[in-house]
Amino acid sequence: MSESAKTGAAITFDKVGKAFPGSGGARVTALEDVSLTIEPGAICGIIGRSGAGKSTLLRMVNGLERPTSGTVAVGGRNVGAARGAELRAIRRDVGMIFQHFNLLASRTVYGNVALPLEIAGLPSAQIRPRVEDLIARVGLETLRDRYPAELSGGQKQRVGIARALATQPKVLLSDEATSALDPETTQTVLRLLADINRDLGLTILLITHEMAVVRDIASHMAVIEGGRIVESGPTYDVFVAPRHATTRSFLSGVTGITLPAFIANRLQQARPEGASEQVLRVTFAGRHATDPMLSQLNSELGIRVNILAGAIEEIGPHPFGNLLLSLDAARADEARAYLERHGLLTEVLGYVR
Ligand SMILES: Nc1ncnc2c1ncn2[C@@H]1O[C@H](COP(=O)(O)OP(=O)(O)OP(=O)(O)O)[C@@H](O)[C@H]1O
Repeated sequence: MSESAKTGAAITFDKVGKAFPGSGGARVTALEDVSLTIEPGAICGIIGRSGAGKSTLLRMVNGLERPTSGTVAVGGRNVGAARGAELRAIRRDVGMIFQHFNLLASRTVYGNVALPLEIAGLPSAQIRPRVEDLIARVGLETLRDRYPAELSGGQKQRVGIARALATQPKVLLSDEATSALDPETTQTVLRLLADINRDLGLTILLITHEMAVVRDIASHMAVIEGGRIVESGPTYDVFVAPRHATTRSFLSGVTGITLPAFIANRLQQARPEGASEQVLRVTFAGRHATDPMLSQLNSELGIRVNILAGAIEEIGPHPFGNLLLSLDAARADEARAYLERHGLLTEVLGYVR
C-alpha cells in the first residue's frame, strides 16, 4: 500500500442479546448473552448452522443491526450507541465482503473499487493511486476495465476485497465470502485474505458454515448455536480438544474421518452386557505420535486395538491427528488412562458387541 496501513482494531461483544419482532407479537431471539473478544490482528472464524445467529452477530460490528442488550465495540467505540458522523466513521473502519460479492454491474473493476472513496469525498487525485494499488494487491491489474459480468466468481470476490479495503479499514468482515466458490478458488481467496491480514494487520471476522475455512485461515474460532457461543478459543486448541457436541459434529466433517458404516450402525451409548468393544477417538497433537503408543499398549499392557479410521490434519504450522479405534471394553479404562498419561486425548464414542 502506498499509504501506511492502519493496524487492526479489537472487536468486543459483551453480553450481547438481539431479539427481532416475530409474527403475532412474538419475539425471535437471534442472539443471547454473547461475550467474545477478538484481539487486534486476529482472524476469527464464527461457525454455526443456518439460523444460528452468525449474520446477526456480524452485522452488529458495522452497525447494520443494533443489540437489544449488551454492547458491541470496535477499537473501544460502542457501535450500537453510535449515530450520524460517529457511525459513519466506525463504518469506514469496518470493510465487508459478501457471499454474492454485491458489485455494481454498471461499474468496471476500477469503478467498483473507487466507489467507497468517491462516497467518502476523497479528492480524485488521491483516489487513483489508492485504487491502482488495491487492484494490484488483489492481482487484477489486467482486468481493471472489465465489468463484473466479464469476471469469474473468484475475480469478483477479489474486487469485493479490494473495495472493502479502499477506506483502509481496521476490521474486515467476511459474510460467507467463499461459499459460492469452488474449492480451488476458495483456497486462493483464503490465501489472499491471510496475506492481507499479515501485511496490513487488520482484524478479520468471518462467518462460515464450513469448518475447513476455519481450519485454513482462522487463528481463533467460536462455535455458535441457537444464538449462543457454545465454544471458543484458539483454532488449534478447539480442533485438538473440542468440548461441545456441535463442535465435534462440525469437526467430523472436516477431519474426513467418520466411523465405518458397519460400526456406526451398531454403535450403542451404554456398555452392553457380556463381551464388547469400546469405540474410541484418540487425538494427538504436535510431537505426540500414536504409533509407538499403540504398539506399547500391546507390548506393555497386552491390549490390542483395531484402527477403524484415521487422518492427520494441519492447523497453520501444527499437525494434529485423529484416530478411531476399537478395543476390548473390559480393558478400555486402563488403555485410556495409559494413552492420556502419554499426552493423547481420548473420547469414548460408544460400544459395539
Ligand atoms: N430481520 C429479522 N427479523 C426477524 N427475524 C430475524 C431477522 N434476522 C434474523 N432473524 C432470525 O434470527 C435468527 C438468526 O438469524 P441469522 O441470519 O443471524 O442466522 P445465520 O446463522 O446467519 O443463518 P444463515 O447461515 O442461514 O444465514 C434466525 O432465527 C432468523 O430467522
